[in-house]
Amino acid sequence: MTGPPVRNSIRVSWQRSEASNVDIDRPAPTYLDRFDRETTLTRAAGPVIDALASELTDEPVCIILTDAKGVVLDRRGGDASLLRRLDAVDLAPGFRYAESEVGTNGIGTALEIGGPILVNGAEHYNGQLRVFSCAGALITHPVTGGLLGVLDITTKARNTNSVLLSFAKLAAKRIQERVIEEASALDRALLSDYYAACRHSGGSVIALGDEVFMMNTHAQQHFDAVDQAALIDRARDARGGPKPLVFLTDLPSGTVARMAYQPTFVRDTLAGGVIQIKEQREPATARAQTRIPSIPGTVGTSAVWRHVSQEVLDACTRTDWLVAEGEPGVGKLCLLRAVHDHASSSRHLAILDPAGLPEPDELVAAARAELDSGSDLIIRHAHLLQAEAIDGLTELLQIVRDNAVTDAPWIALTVLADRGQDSGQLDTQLLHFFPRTVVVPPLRHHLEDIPALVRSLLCKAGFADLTLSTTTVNQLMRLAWAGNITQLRGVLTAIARKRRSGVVQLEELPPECRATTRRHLTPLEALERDAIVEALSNSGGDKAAAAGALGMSRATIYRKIRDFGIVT
Ligand SMILES: Nc1ncnc2c1ncn2[C@@H]1O[C@H](COP(=O)(O)OP(=O)(O)OP(=O)(O)O)[C@@H](O)[C@H]1O
Repeated sequence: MTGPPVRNSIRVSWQRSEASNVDIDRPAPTYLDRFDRETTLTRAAGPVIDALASELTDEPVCIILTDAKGVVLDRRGGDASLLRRLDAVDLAPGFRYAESEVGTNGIGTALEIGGPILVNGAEHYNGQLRVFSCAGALITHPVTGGLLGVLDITTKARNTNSVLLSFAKLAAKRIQERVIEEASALDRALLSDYYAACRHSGGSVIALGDEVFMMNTHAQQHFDAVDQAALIDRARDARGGPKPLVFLTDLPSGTVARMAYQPTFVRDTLAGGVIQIKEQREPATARAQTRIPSIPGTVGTSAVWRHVSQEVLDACTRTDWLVAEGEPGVGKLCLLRAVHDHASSSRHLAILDPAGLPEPDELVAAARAELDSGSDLIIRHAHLLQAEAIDGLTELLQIVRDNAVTDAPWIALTVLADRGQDSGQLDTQLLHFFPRTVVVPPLRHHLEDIPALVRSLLCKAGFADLTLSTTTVNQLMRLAWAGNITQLRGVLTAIARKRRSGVVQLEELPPECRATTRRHLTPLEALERDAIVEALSNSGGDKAAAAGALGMSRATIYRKIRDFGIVT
């Protein structure tokens, strides 16, 4: 028995699905627990899909919004039975419905062919999706033409209707109209800040919005293409931050750029940010001083690390009270302590931590006792201070500041860069006593220090006879290190638990270091990645054998190796 002829576009899509090794029985879309929910697209689409959803409540029709990669951002409408079925195939927020992951479908195939498509029941590649019909229409930026996402209307296959596609196209068009209304207000604000910065600085300026990127002629002429790429990379890192920020960047040419980021807001909506770039030039004498490889007790010869060390050293030498801000594990305490030992070794340094002294009275009393006895003081993790402790310390610091004429103590705090919404009292009350803040850079901004850090951390941990092969160190220098130097120390400890001397090879790295994906993995994904790396190690890199050991199809293991960026 032969069925109706298959449309050409569908047949070609099946071939693509097959070439991508899509599982024909069970859709296995990747889940991303972190994706941008506040974008031009979501802001513009919100009211449009709200209005449609209110008309479709309890109807067997669902409206699905995805980003340009097919990751479901929102799902509305639909009756209980349809929603249950969609959940069963993971057609839900956070899952990526790309054609290469789940085969022919209204979302992924529309993205693949670059146009609208209605995929009816049996036209789906994957068996479990054949109960649905999906109409996907692309949403593009009306000005830039860039792809923003897909508006998909899904229903059960038996309810399919060619009107679904017109409906999806109409909704996509309405979203595009709203994009332009919204974008023009945000982009106008960003453009105006960008022009103001260009006029004011007379130097290099970059502006980044959701859809907009601008770099002035000065930057284009002043930096070569490789340095420009590094500047754009760092600018992207800063984009999205709600607060102004100044940071230093090592450029591949050896230049150090000082980047000052200023966010642009339209009411409460962040339109993007403008970054003014200056080459960091220091007088020859200052440069000579910073040529010291690093402050004893810390490791790091990159320009970024030397600069931050120098800033802390300047503050400590002048007894300027200081805040060291940064991500977890970047070495804030290590740097403050080492600089203090280096600059004023005669004074005792007390270190207090609200995590170890949970009672606010206790912490304030301990701080008072230390300062009374003539010690300098670091309060680490100051973002954890409770309201009463902040009040007590405010009072104490006021007294110390008013009374200390000579021999004033040096006081420093360490705080998390991203300390959330609750840090108002800390920022307005306590930080006010600290005239200087230095940002201790994340490890991914000075990866070149990794070889020296590895040697130092291994020696400190008592494993001076253990070294890492060049390939292994190179692999460590390709990772994102969300947990920074603390994470690196943890990795080295894990290695040293298995071998205490000799040369560590790439295969001996823990699974988390064998994958180069920069996206954040869910705990389940991390377990899966580790299991695959383990199975590959056990099978000597034989993917088919590893797939067999894990009870996984070969197609799935290939896809997962690619997706997790596992180095085989
Ligand atoms: N430059 C460095 N050289 C050598 N070791 C370092 C360096 N920076 C950090 N470390 C080591 O890394 C670990 C984390 O450093 P530290 O505790 O100073 O980080 P932190 O930023 O204060 O962390 P958190 O805020 O998470 O408490 C420590 O074991 C420290 O000795």
